[in-house]
Amino acid sequence: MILELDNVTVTFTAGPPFRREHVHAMRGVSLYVAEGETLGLVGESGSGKTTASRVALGLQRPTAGAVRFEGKPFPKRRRELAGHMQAVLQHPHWSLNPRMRVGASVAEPLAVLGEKAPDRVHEMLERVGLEAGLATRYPHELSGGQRQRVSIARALVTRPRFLVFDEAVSALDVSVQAQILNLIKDLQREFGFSALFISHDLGVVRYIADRIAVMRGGEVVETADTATFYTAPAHEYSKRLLEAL
Ligand SMILES: Nc1ncnc2c1ncn2[C@@H]1O[C@H](COP(=O)(O)OP(=O)(O)OP(=O)(O)O)[C@@H](O)[C@H]1O
Repeated sequence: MILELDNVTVTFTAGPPFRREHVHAMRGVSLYVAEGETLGLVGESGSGKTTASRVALGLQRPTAGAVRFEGKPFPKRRRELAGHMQAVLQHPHWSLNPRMRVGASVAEPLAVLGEKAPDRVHEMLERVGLEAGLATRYPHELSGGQRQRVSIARALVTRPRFLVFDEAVSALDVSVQAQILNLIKDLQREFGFSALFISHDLGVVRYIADRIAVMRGGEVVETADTATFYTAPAHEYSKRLLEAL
């Protein structure tokens, strides 16, 4: 097992003093991502998907419950996870520094590990379908699809075992979405990483995920193989989501 969330609850406290409100972004969520598979996480806005991804990446500590990566509890210092897990987010400008040349952005995760490998950067750019010469460009000089390819190159440069894609194709045109999804599939076959793929778009998730987990109001209401989920969803809420598709 690559990643396991065991009965995870995340509670946020918001509002002014004396009128504090507790928001349960996640309530008793248990999920796993197995070796080499992609788990699709779907649900409406506010259902807790992003909180789940932050917990999976070690960026958000659970209020209760446990998280294990490769069978072991998360290390006390998140730094120790560097290079082993990476994220690709909805907007490339969240993962790419606009003032940094593309090559430097791709090299950064290696630098964090104390490695310098200009060849790896060029090789990675080519692996995601870009010319190595783009390394000297800035993100604003690229198209949306190219920028997302750069984000993927950056995420893969340290050869992580686990990746989170959080609405990674949601901001792209449909034709570009298909190209990026195919790229992710090809790279997964080549590099063998496991993935948590978060999206509100059930069509996209159907194409990429091996299994699906449905979140609603901070809870997972159904987990199923992709084929089963799309042909015979078990939960009423899943049926409604699919009818809307
Ligand atoms: N830092 C925070 N402080 C307070 N409440 C939060 C915080 N982060 C998330 N929440 C609340 O937790 C709930 C789940 O949010 P989350 O962002 O995980 O949902 P989501 O499914 O990813 O939604 P979206 O697709 O809109 O991002 C929401 O009610 C949100 O308002």
